Amino acid sequence: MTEEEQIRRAGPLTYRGRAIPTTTTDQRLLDRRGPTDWVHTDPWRVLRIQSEFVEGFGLLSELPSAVSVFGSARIEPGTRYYNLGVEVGRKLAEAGYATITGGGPGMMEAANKGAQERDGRSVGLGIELPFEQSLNPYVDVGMTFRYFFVRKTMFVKYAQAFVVLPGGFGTLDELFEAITLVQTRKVTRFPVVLVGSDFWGGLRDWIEGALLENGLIKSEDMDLVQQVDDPAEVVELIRRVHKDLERKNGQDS
Ligand SMILES: C/C(=C\CNc1ncnc2c1ncn2[C@@H]1O[C@H](COP(=O)(O)O)[C@@H](O)[C@H]1O)CO
Repeated sequence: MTEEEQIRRAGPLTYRGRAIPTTTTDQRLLDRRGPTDWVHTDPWRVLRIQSEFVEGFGLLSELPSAVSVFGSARIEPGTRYYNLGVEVGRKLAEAGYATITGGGPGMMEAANKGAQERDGRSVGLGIELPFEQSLNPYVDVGMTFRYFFVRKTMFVKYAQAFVVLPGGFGTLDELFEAITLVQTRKVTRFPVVLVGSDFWGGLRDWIEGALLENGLIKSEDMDLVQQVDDPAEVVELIRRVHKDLERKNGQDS
């Protein structure tokens, strides 16, 4: 066979004669390191972001009905609020819901603990932080994310409701993002339940006094968030809101 008659196929590619590369694709992949700056560029980050979505969807897509539970990373075990978080996790598990938390310490740990104690699915979606931190020991199914926004997508996509326990800036961020998504109709309405009126009452009053009174929100926006004290009420409320929404959607269609 002459050189011109020779053919090499490489995956979907065909080379003939002098165009045939002198090395194989595998050789070029495995032999060379080359410059490394591209790992710090946005196109490469896009692939990493994509892989987080793929892993997250893969991990969570077959999860049963779930509730995302948010709350402080700083509450210590044995405190009143920690015990409240444990009880919420228990009640969700008893009602058949998986509990999804941020996988960290404090209220996240409490809710995962309660879920695990009642044989519920206990899920932790951790976040890479500047300091070393592993998922809390009560997480049965977990993933640690590099990107906050990818992780937030998972909290919303795989939960039928948000439960918000006492917390700081992180918790407020998660609460207000949820309300904004519903208010702007970027997601189908879902229940958002604040637990602990001693903690949340002041914020509700402020929202009413400052936001509603100044016309910065509409009166119906006040209904986007519900408030309870007893963990047993959390599940009842989630079911009631879902029923109301189903009825309303039925009327609209
Ligand atoms: C500060 C400490 C740990 C931080 N670790 C966290 N791990 C996972 N998720 C976290 C962490 N910190 C914040 N979050 C997310 O925000 C919410 C809690 O924030 P807050 O400011 O404490 O209210 C929580 O729902 C997480 O999703 C101490 O060791």
